[in-house]
Amino acid sequence: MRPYTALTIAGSDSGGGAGIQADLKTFEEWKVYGMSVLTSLTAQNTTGVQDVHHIPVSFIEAQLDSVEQDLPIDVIKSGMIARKEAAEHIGAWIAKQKVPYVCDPVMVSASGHPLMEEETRAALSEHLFRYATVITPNIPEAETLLDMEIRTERDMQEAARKFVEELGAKGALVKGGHLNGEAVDVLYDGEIMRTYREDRISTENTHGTGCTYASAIAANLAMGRTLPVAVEKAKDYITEAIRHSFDLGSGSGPTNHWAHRKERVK
Ligand SMILES: Nc1ncnc2c1ncn2[C@@H]1O[C@H](COP(=O)(O)OP(=O)(O)O)[C@@H](O)[C@H]1O
Ligand SMILES: Cc1ncc(COP(=O)(O)OP(=O)(O)O)c(N)n1
Repeated sequence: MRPYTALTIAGSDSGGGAGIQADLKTFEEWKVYGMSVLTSLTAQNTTGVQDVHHIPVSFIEAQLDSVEQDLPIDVIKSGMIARKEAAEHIGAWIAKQKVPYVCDPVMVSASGHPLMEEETRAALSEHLFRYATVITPNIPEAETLLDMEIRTERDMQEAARKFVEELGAKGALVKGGHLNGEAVDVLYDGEIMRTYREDRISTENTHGTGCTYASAIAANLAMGRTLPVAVEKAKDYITEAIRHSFDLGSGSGPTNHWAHRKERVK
């Protein structure tokens, strides 16, 4: 029997909390076989990003080809794609795959380091969003991409609708982690507006939440779940991962991928 599989196309976080490392840890927890194509390497830890090295586009393509030629892909998830040329080539490759695609438009690390070049932003809609089953912007990303201010749940709904109706994504999950009050996310799938709501957890240790959440959605889509159900399961997973996050390093510590296990590691 073959396992469900997921491919992440993203950057590496040497500190292990975000990027490819968070994605593969998440796939593993959902018992989905993970594969990875690296777009950039970051020298990063819980305090911030110290350096970045971009992988040449020809080598990103070589990795995509290696996976495609030999392995089955049930779902694709993308994270950090810094350069416009990389976005163009990755988008053209994703267009051929005909599997669900979760696009996390990573722009800036929580520590404030840019993870995407400015000219890439405009290319996202044309080269990536149009193939996405769902895109997962946080509030600052949604504000930048749509050039609008988002302060309320109603603003989040308007943003989600614009991503689908104006920027061509099939679905949009606008994440409310950066607002105050409850941790509310809004999903629009082109038909129904849904809200996912949890109590806000008081912690500084939220490094990698966006990557982990998007990967959990991807893992659930790989298993054949519908988008609303995949988001519901992933929301539960990320909430527990934040509730039991690790106080590691001197900055914002990482989420805890084992938190949902019954035999929780003490
Ligand atoms: N302190 C918190 N307590 C509970 N949930 C949170 C908290 N911070 C973020 N979340 C949730 O984590 C997920 C990631 O959200 P967000 O922080 O907005 O994205 P990103 O990590 O991409 O900046 C969302 O479901 C959000 O509601
Ligand atoms: C290599 C790499 N990719 C993505 C991120 C951003 O991670 P995210 O989970 O969206 O948020 P923060 O951890 O930055 O809060 C990253 N830092 N590095």
